[in-house]
Amino acid sequence: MQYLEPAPIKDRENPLESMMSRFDEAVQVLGISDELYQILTIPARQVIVGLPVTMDSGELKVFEGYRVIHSTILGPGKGGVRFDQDVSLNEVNALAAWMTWKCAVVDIPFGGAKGGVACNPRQMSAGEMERLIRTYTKAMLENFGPDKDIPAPDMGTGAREMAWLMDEYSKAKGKTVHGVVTGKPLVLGGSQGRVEATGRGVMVSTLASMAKLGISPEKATIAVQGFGNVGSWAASLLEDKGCKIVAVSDISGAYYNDGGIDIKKAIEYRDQNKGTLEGFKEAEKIDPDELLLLPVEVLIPAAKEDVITGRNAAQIQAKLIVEGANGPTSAKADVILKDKGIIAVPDILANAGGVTVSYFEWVQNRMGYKWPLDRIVRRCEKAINNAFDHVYEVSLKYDVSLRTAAYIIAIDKVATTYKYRGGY
Ligand SMILES: NC(=O)C1=CN([C@@H]2O[C@H](COP(=O)(O)OP(=O)(O)OC[C@H]3O[C@@H](n4cnc5c(N)ncnc54)[C@H](OP(=O)(O)O)[C@@H]3O)[C@@H](O)[C@H]2O)C=CC1
Ligand SMILES: O=C(O)CCC(=O)C(=O)O
Repeated sequence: MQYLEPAPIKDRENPLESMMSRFDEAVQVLGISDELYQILTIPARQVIVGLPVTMDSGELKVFEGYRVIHSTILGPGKGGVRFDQDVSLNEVNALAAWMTWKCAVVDIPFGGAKGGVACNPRQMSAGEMERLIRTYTKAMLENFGPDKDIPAPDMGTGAREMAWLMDEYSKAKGKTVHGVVTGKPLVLGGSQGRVEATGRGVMVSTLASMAKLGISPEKATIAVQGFGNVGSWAASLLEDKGCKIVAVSDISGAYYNDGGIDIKKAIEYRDQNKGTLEGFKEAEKIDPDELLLLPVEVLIPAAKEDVITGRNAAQIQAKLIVEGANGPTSAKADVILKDKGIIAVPDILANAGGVTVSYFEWVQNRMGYKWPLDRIVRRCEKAINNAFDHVYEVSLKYDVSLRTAAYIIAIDKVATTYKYRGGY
């Protein structure tokens, strides 16, 4: 088998264009007013800030940070904060719009937002990360707020960063404000089940779509790209359901074992090895691009955007792609996958478990009350299953892909809300 060279970052298909072409496709089926089209095409707010941080070396470095609120028609802005070297305004714009569609698909009362800082967390100490997220929070004080815009973790950030963000915001407001951020540690008002929630949603969507294709979990082989929060939890929960995870990857490379990788062991190894799978001996190291092309039942991209593109889509052998990451499949790739009969469960459905439990966290913060884990798990799984069934029905009704169906549902919800709110 011949494998392609990885696409250089500059050649990536543009995530914003990919998002817009899906939006346009759904709008053609649904039809919306020109005024709403314009409102949804231009983000409601785009904030760009310079973030001066003293590094451990004593040198001052200025990072560029962003927060984009795509829409608040459905409610306050909601979405994660990404720390990654490839972060750009273009990327954050696409990610913020995806949040609008995602919240609408799972029917939670939030609009879409996303933030990011162009930095490399792998090369930063805990102290540098803390200074950076605190500086970012200070720069965003007027944007954030439990009724305005509620951040959460994304690539390169987690509960630790959300704790610093909440603390910095609370100090500035002179009181503890739990509801300004979700994905916090439990002791700071975080929710049971949030850490694994996105992976849980991926697991539920994978099982639901496998059932439609007549694939039983015990017969399924799965490859997972990305072994961070989303990828490792999705793999672990699917392993618990009897699936065989044959390949996983992180930035250090891809690891393959056709007899199945013991995911709990891989997680333990990563956690004891400074967060990386480098040197993991229970599987053979393969070319990272090869992971995407393996002959598996299910492929779960759970790292970043545009990894399945016009360059490699024709060689994908999986029957099903379940998008743990946001925007892993480009619009060009969609066309090729459709011709090959490969089903893609779109990001705005498959990875919506995270924002669903973030919503539960925000509700608990407002109530000043804590829900037990079993209640969160039951409600999260129900929300994703209901959303999956709805998307599936709409895809049959209009004879469109699951992705277009999900956009149709989302845009329809925003359009109906807009019709009642009016006033623009
Ligand atoms: N966290 C959440 O709740 C949600 C996240 N998402 C989306 O899921 C995706 C992953 O997020 P999350 O798991 O939180 O992020 P993490 O930072 O926890 O993990 C990212 C993982 O991807 C790996 N990775 C990065 N680049 C590559 C690459 N080029 N090839 C292979 N692996 C790579 C990282 O490797 P390494 O650790 O070695 O750097 C890491 O294992 C993102 O698209 C995010 O937007 C969507 C919904 C919610
Ligand atoms: O939990 C949240 O609020 C948002 C998570 C997120 O950024 C995403 O779903 O892409």
